[in-house]
Amino acid sequence: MYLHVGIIGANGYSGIELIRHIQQHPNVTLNLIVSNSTSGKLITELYPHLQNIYEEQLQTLDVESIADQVDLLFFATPSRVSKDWIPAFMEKGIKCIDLSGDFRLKSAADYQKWYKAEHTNGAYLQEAAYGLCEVFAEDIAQSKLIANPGCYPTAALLALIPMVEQKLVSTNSIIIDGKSGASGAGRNPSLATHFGEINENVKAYKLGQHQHIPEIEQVLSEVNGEPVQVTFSTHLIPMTRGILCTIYLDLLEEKTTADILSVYENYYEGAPFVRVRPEGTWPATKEVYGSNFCDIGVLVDERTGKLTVVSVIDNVVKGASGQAIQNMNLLCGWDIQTGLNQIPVYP
Ligand SMILES: NC(=O)C1=CN([C@@H]2O[C@H](COP(=O)(O)OP(=O)(O)OC[C@H]3O[C@@H](n4cnc5c(N)ncnc54)[C@H](OP(=O)(O)O)[C@@H]3O)[C@@H](O)[C@H]2O)C=CC1
Ligand SMILES: CC(=O)N[C@@H](CCC(=O)OP(=O)(O)O)C(=O)O
Repeated sequence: MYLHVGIIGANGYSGIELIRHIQQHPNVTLNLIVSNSTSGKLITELYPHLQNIYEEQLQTLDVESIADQVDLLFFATPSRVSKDWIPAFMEKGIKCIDLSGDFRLKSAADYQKWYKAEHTNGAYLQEAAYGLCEVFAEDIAQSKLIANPGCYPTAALLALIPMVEQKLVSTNSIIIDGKSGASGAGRNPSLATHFGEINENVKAYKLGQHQHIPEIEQVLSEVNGEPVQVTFSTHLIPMTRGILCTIYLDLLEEKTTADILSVYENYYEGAPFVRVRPEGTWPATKEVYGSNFCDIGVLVDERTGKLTVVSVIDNVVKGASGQAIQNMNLLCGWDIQTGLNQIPVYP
């Protein structure tokens, strides 16, 4: 199979990362790039690093003209945009992978509560497969609409699911401490990500209100079979890319670090993008920079009985565009590593 694809929101951070990945994918041609405010411009006017590599003009978002040119669309638009466009493309037989939060939650009421907007296409919420590739591969392979997970949920869920699915930890005391670099907030300038605000600073934000709380709880409840709630705190730190989640859990039975590591190793056997660290070592964001890896380290503190799990991803790769490519690979029956073999950039 060979695909012709397009990117809506191509001039944002995850859009530009999609271009980088699609250019390295042997089975895909990027036929079309779309922007809201910069249509008509060449992508190289906005991103000179693409000179001689990909120099196309940004188009406007028009269903009729786009549908004829592509088999699959990536939506790399802010939340509250794709919900109004994806149904029209799907009716024309175009498969869609949405990087935003618009199709991740199953309940329109939850969407309204956490995203502060009405979901006028609620029926599609049921149709969408949740694109956490290592866990829901079968659903993804059969779906025409994939809701790519949020960046924090990718890091948190890959770290939590082996424990929560196998009921090894208490599900009413889960604490996730997440830290993100500024690219997680997108390319649009804002006071929160202004150099003077972010440099030499670390700050908590959206405590108790983050839109990823219901997404994490929905998936954990599904794999556990009982409702699960989490305490989830987000922090902005002075770096460009990367997310690190430190997760605190109460074990239901006495276990050693070696016991827990073997659970993770078994769960992720055959999952090339999840690397479980040897005992006594914990991952750092730089070790996955520019790559589709999620690295996980664990510690059972025999003194307190607490389990700490640390996970890291590159937010724009495994947390967004890389995982979107992995989802496309699953959807098309290709090897999931196709186009995703980048070694992390170090230092
Ligand atoms: N950055 C990250 O690490 C991650 C991002 N995501 C999600 O991916 C999506 C994109 O994020 P990111 O790349 O960071 O965002 P950016 O702000 O960098 O880019 C957003 C893009 O969407 C376009 N756009 C905005 N409004 C519209 C509209 N009404 N119609 C069509 N296009 C529109 C913008 O075009 P223009 O500039 O021309 O207006 C721009 O190309 C978001 O939903 C985000 O939450 C998910 C995981 C991680
Ligand atoms: C640093 C920073 O601001 N990060 C963003 C991540 C948003 C994102 O990418 O996720 P959605 O697709 O679910 O909106 C935030 O915390 O809201």
